[in-house]
Amino acid sequence: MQATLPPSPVRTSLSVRKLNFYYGKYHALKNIDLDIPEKKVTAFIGPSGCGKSTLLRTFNRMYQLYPDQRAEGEIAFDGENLLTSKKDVALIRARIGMVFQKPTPFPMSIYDNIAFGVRLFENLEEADMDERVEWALEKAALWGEVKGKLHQSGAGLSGGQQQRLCIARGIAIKPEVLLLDEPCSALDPISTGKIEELIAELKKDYTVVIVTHNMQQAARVSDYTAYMYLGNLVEVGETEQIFFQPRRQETEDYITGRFG
Ligand SMILES: Nc1ncnc2c1ncn2[C@@H]1O[C@H](COP(=O)(O)OP(=O)(O)OP(=O)(O)O)[C@@H](O)[C@H]1O
Repeated sequence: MQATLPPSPVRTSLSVRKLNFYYGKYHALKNIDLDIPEKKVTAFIGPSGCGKSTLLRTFNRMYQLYPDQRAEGEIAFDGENLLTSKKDVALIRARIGMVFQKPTPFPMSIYDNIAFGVRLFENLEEADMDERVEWALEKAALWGEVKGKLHQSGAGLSGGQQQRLCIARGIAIKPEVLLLDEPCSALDPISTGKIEELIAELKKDYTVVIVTHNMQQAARVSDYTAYMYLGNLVEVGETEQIFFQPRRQETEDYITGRFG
């Protein structure tokens, strides 16, 4: 008889406890408790305005740019509370990268779009930088399409290519977590398919958290799904369980389209 190893336990990358978030007086996230598993894809779903993007943006302290926005509670990452960490926020964002809804290439060449962020954190020789740029573009499934035009502007790429360039830029600095805020909403179905394939690849090396309006997309790409409503986390679990055997009536109503 062949011995089999027990399944490896899932490790937690980000551990959210009693998280509350305020836009001025508006209470946008209410007592959220959630573990984000390492090297898995976790999707946040829920109706418009339920707080998906707000929750995602707490993970790299994006809200800190706005004086009236405030988070309370704990987001444990690598042994410390991200919300109160005294570390330079740029260092946090280097470990927890983010890709936005609309592709946002920098106004520079494809090569420099990748190299720019790397230069902030590492002092690489030219050959090593070339290698890093190729590696990131390869990982983002874009190398084949751009290798002959690395010194042309990133703005000259198609929307789907620009989004993969932004993902390449994000992974070039070797983060541990990649936050994707509706990364496909501005893309056509073919580009969306490419990004979804890419997400499946990325989870081998990274923890991925994705906000999506598209439930089919959540079902296709994620291992875990969290359903949110009015700033509350209603239910979180393995994607298959959430879609086929939700425990809460509200989740079932949303998944089956009886709500909203
Ligand atoms: N800058 C802001 N100032 C005040 N309120 C805000 C701000 N941004 C978001 N909100 C409010 O916080 C709540 C959560 O918004 P959030 O963008 O996180 O929702 P969402 O689930 O991502 O929505 P969508 O799917 O439409 O993007 C909403 O009620 C929204 O109106």
